Amino acid sequence: MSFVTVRDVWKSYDGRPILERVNVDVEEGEFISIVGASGCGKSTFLRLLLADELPSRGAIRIEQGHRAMEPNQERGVVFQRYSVFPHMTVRDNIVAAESFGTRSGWFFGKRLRGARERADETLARIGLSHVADNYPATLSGGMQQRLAIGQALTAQPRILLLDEPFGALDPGTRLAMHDFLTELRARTKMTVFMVTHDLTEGFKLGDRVLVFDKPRWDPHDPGAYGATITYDFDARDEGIPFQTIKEKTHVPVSA
Ligand SMILES: Nc1ncnc2c1ncn2[C@@H]1O[C@H](COP(=O)(O)OP(=O)(O)OP(=O)(O)O)[C@@H](O)[C@H]1O
Repeated sequence: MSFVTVRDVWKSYDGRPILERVNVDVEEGEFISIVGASGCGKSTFLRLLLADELPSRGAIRIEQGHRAMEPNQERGVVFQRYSVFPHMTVRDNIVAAESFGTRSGWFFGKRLRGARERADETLARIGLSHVADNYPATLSGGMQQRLAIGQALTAQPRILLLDEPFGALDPGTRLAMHDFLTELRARTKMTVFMVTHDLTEGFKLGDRVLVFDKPRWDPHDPGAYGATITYDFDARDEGIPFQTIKEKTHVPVSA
């Protein structure tokens, strides 16, 4: 059985289907890029993986265990809108990401000094050394986003969920963050799900690229049906599709 199994998952809001019949198996350590039209439910799928919300139908299981029912520290997340601790300095934000996974929740003495040194190495990698003692409110949006990515990668969760993590960054910084993420992945067995609007980025970083789309489409009622995974590309083989899951069909108005 796979590390993450998604079985016949549906999600509706106020009776409107957003996702329908989503099925996928993911092995530990795989990097899954997710692409699809705006509003088709990609972020919703990430929230279901995080167990921030529960499916309306179907189940998501992590490591043959129980259904994913609530968020826990095994699952780290970087969403589009950065979420750093405003009352902590930039360096302490990184230290916090490492220490929150421990029993005491915060480091003291020698461990704190060690964690600060590691935090400074991370800040150098993400280009934030010069603002280590500043508070997040003094940083630009792109810098806050880099800090949030640095935090998530420092915590080294088993499953990392990234929702357009590099969208706010300039092209040079984006490439530097790609390298940082790729190196970290090589060192850990992190399983990554990343939503992106950039296909090149999806194929460059991902082992697989999942496409979300609506296989059933009613032109008179675009919200009548939900989206599902319509393609599952093997990005390790230069993007040759190995699986076409659903053909798109136009549903007659009377159906
Ligand atoms: N809590 C909610 N309550 C009601 N509707 C919601 C809720 N969350 C999401 N939706 C709706 O579900 C649909 C899918 O949203 P979602 O953010 O998952 O799409 P997306 O593919 O990530 O979009 P984008 O690429 O623009 O970020 C949207 O129509 C959105 O309005």
